Amino acid sequence: MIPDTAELLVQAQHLSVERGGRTLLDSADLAVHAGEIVTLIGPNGAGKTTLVRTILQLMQHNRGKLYRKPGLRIGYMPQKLHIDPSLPLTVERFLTLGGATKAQAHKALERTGAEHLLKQPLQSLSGGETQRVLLARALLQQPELLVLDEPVQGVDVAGQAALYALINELRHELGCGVLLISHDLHLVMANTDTVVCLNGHVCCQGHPSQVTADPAYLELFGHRAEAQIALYTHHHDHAHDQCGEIDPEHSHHA
Ligand SMILES: Nc1ncnc2c1ncn2[C@@H]1O[C@H](COP(=O)(O)OP(=O)(O)OP(=O)(O)O)[C@@H](O)[C@H]1O
Repeated sequence: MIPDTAELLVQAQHLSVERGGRTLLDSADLAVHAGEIVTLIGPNGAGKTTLVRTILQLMQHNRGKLYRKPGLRIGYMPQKLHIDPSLPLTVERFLTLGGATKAQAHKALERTGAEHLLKQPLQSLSGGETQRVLLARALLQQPELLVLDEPVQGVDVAGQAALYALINELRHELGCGVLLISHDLHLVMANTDTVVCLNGHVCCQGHPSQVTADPAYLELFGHRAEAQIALYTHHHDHAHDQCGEIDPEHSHHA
């Protein structure tokens, strides 16, 4: 549980993004507090990356409000790394490109369990190794907010669980907020405080146990969602409305 006193790091209110006459994001609301993990889920093309890039101010929104804590330090792990394969680049060189010292690079790699990769060419890394190097690069920012776009892509199943466990540890250790995009509902849910289910607009948001019981979530994720419900089955003494808020009209007490 995130205490009510946790500092607000970023907040989107009714954020809309339009490009070429298309609405990519329709009045989205989202907030991330210090120490909180917020996970964005949604089908391909739902606007997840658009929302993240808008929060990072890499994209301009057309309507709505965006609050960022003044001077907020963000560590961003992008979905893809575009590096010229012909460019000889070791992991150490890659991590020091932004001005970090070798000692800082080494320490960050150590924290993500990838110190043995220091002298390796970047291009030779496996999917899981690349993700750990990218996470180390995000840590070099001494982030108050970690933004991770599909952090476990290209990682095998055992590696995915380990990477999510590491992210969870880091948020406790650094006290940072985490905003992550994921398709791995099963793995993410256990370590997430708030799930935001996006499909152009925010369909529902709340604690994983609320969201997995929400009709909008079930509609989007169909049978995959049912497995989640099995995981998060719990007894309600209250009902939720479409947004995952408790609906006093339809609540009852056992
Ligand atoms: N700069 C842009 N100009 C026009 N359309 C864009 C732009 N950026 C994204 N889009 C479109 O907006 C939609 C949402 O894209 P976005 O990358 O945010 O989705 P996503 O939920 O992250 O998808 P995925 O799960 O496939 O990564 C897509 O249809 C995409 O083609």
